[in-house]
Amino acid sequence: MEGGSGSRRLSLDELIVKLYEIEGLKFGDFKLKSGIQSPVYFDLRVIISYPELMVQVAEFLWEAVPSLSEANFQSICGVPYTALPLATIMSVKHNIPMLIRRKEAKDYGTKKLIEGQYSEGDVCLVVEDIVTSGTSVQETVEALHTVGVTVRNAVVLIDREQGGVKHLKNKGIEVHSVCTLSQALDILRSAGKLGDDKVQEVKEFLAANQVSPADDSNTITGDGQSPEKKTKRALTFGERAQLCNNAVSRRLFEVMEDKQSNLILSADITQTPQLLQLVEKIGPFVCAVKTHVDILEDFTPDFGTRLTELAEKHNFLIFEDRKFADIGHTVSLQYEGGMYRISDWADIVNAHTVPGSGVVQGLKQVGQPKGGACLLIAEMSSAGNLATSEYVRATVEMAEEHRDFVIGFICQSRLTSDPSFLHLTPGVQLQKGQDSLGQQYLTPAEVITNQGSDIIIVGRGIIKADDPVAAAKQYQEAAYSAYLARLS
Ligand SMILES: O=c1ccn([C@@H]2O[C@H](COP(=O)(O)O)[C@@H](O)[C@H]2O)c(=O)[nH]1
Repeated sequence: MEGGSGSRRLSLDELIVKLYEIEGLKFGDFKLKSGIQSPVYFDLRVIISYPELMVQVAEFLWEAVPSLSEANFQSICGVPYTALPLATIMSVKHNIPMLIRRKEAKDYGTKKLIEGQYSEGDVCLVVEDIVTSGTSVQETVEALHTVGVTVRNAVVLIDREQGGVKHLKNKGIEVHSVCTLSQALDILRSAGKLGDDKVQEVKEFLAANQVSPADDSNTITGDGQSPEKKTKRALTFGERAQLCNNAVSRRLFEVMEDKQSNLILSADITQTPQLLQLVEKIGPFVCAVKTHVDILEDFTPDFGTRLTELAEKHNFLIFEDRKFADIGHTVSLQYEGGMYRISDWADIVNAHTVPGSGVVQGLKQVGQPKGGACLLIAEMSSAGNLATSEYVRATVEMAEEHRDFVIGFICQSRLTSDPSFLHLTPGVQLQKGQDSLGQQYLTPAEVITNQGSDIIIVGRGIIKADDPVAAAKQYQEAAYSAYLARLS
């Protein structure tokens, strides 16, 4: 059988040796992006310089799907970028249409995340070079889902055996691999390319470095049991406080634990006396109070001082929901100065990420020296909002880059397994529903237990209740018991 351009079809052993020889598989001492020191490193991007080999790899991938008729797919999509040419070869050779996932949605024209033709309900085969945690495959699957295309199967050249295949299986995706890393090690040892010591070292590394899937890595393993029987449980707010380097997030987690409250009151009231009276009554039941200072009709410069006194009395934080969304220089002026002097009294502010990271840098310049912190608005609760999965992902990356100042997200569900990031969700009432202007409501249990958020933000559900104090207690109890349910 020909492997392409007239070359002989390689056996699997020959293929692995060839990948080793072109330095697609490297052994040594490598520092990974995560900071972990690894004895093995893959760089399969190099295969684009070996077209005949690339054709051979594509054929191995094609044959890794055991029953193509059962897999029943209408299209093929490679995880960008290394697997793109592999998917292209498979598509051309077997006449299956291809889809391309854009890493960033275009900022002009159709803004499509997925290029190519598809119909809702189509099934697509995802192609990847290596699976470690499964996150890259999952990101492509999610992008395809946003346009109604389903994925049931993925083919990968090498399974690093670090948990990704299991993680994807839990998400309903069957991963077919051409070769596991252990098999590749054995092949290279038999071919005299690796010694027993190196093979042993890599195998030990793999066993000790299992990657937890994003959804449940926010957990710790119980002590005193055999590894197989060890139980995993979610971290408590108190435990997460210990993991925070930022003083504001640490304090918020501590307040949540101490007061048994993961409720934020959205004090959307236009008169200062009424606002302060409400906060005086509801302060004992919340971990923070959120303001929109620019809706106050009678604002005076002592507003911040008076609210801060209540915050100290009732042990809550102040979050000004200013939603900064301008260039760095402008937001620094808006945060520090003007009439409201927000940075003098708010512990937390928030920002849209659409301007790029300059917005965070501008806010950080002002807020960090004063002990302030920032949340990034990743998703909104309003119907028809334009936050695509790419936008959300880029927002999470921005938070990670500025984790000394960014402490979490305004979002509708958990976005990262990093336990030090807080997830705050507005659009919460005791009944699911919608207001007349597109605000959408989920229940505390849906938001905290099912979607994995940490804190509910409630405005009218409390303010407009006949008895706001009783309502606040009800929301506090509902949100905290939803959190406890997540722990068990
Ligand atoms: O996506 C978002 C972001 C912010 N909000 C704010 O939360 C409160 C919600 O008030 P309700 O009365 O509970 O609807 C409000 O201040 C919004 O500006 C949001 O709703 N959605």
